[in-house]
Amino acid sequence: MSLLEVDRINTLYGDSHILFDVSLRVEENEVVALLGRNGAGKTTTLLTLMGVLAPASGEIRLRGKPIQGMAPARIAGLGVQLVPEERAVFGGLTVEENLRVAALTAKDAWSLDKIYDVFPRLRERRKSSGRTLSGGEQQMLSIARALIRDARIILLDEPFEGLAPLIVRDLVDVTRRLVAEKRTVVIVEQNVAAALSFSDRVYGLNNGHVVYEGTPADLSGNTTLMHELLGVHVG
Ligand SMILES: Nc1ncnc2c1ncn2[C@@H]1O[C@H](COP(=O)(O)OP(=O)(O)OP(=O)(O)O)[C@@H](O)[C@H]1O
Repeated sequence: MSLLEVDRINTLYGDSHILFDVSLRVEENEVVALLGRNGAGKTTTLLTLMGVLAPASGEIRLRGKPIQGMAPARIAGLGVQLVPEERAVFGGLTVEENLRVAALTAKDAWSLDKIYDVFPRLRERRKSSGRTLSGGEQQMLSIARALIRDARIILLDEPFEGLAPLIVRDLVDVTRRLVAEKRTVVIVEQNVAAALSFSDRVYGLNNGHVVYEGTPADLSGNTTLMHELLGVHVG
């Protein structure tokens, strides 16, 4: 049994059929990347995992128990947290206040000290308001808000978007620290090279279908697939 099993889910927006029999599995402490061109259905997959969208059919199992159709708060209570593309940070609150608010309703919240040990940069910035943070720091805070709730599975939607290469490197380090803290990560990312650099396994989505499952090494070596699936030119 895998930690998370997605079994032939179909998700629709009204009449628009977006995900077609999508199946995935995620093992404990793995980093799994979902890659694909714009509109492939990556965000829709994360929203379905989080319960924001209910699949019309198919099953999602967490530790073997079905969770599809549950409300997002209930799924969050089972240890799944979504870090959305738009970064979940309150601009008017300080870093510390942002973290405290996130911890409020958690069953087993981490202490601030423990979070700051994982994110030293946030300790330095703890008195700064969310809106004064750089994009990379906001992303860190957004991830830290998931971790302080003791999330076991963290769903990252395009965490590197709009960030400079050096900042992306810092965030790759942050993701590695999540793995060191025994977390499981599902990441959607357009920055294929960065995503492949720390993923254990990769799924490729195209027009709502899973068209690839494999390792980063296999995918990197497959220039045709990289181009067709991701629009990435290699070599
Ligand atoms: N609220 C919505 N209502 C109707 N259709 C939607 C809605 N949100 C997304 N879609 C459509 O669903 C499809 C998949 O979108 P999704 O956001 O999951 O793609 P993605 O792979 O995450 O791409 P991107 O990188 O552009 O976010 C697209 O065709 C998109 O237009």
